Amino acid sequence: MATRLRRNLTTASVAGASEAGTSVSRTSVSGTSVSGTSDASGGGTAVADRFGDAAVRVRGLRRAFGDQVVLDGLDLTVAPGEFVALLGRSGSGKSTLLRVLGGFDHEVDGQVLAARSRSVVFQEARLLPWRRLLPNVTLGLTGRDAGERGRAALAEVGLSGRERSWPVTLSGGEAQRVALARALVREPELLMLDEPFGALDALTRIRMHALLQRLCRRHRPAVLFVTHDVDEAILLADRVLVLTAGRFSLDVAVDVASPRRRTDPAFDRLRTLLLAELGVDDLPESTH
Ligand SMILES: Nc1ncnc2c1ncn2[C@@H]1O[C@H](COP(=O)(O)OP(=O)(O)OP(=O)(O)O)[C@@H](O)[C@H]1O
Repeated sequence: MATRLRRNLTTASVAGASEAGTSVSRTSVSGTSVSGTSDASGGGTAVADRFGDAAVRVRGLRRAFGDQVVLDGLDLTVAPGEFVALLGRSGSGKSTLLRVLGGFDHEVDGQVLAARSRSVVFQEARLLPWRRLLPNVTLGLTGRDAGERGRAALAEVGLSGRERSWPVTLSGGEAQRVALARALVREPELLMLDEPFGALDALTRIRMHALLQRLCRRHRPAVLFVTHDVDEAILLADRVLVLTAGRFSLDVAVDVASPRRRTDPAFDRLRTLLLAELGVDDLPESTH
């Protein structure tokens, strides 16, 4: 049975506040690997390095675009190695949150602390078409063993022997495998995935789920996984959050026996709870 957890965390200071230990440190971000860009630093940022025991620690995060408040005093803590799925209606601010945590959006108020090393995987693999697979994976890596690490990462995602292939020769699923290899070769403490399997067919998706689970067991990053697919969230995550009106309206531990099966009554109960929270429980059965 899924346990419903509602956290009552104290909202910390806003950016620029002077209270020791809680204000946002405006350091630059480095170590974020996104679509072949190994360094996301630049300008001031509201993302500071890892704080305490958490891979992510956010308090009172607010992000508005003009009059539209997208994130409205949001709190979030993610433990090292924890796999957290983020659900929310379209436009609820899931990608905005990942952009802030990745260090790509600095126009925020609140306390935002994230692991120093973090990688992001998007729905599109975003490989550099003029580079072969190995240099795509090792882009930005330093050290004499970069090539070796890149080859090992490609082997881990089942693409051994494809090091010299060009991105254009890959299927969608293979390209996402390379994106995962590129993200994990840096051994990030925090791995963020924004609908990474959203463009893949159902069978490829199932294989990617198994691959991601294997990779996470081996590397143990904290994971923030954005998806629209409730079943995917329940299959993969330790915990599922629903973003509604700028905050998490539901924070629920996934207590479904492994291997998780959609036919398990506990799976079904959690699906019902999440669909209700997303406001889609009144749709006909066939649309679920
Ligand atoms: N750079 C921007 N300028 C203006 N508005 C923006 C910008 N980025 C995001 N928004 C708005 O913020 C809201 C949240 O967008 P976001 O992409 O984070 O939602 P989402 O939950 O990821 O949506 P989806 O599930 O459809 O991908 C949307 O209304 C969007 O139009």
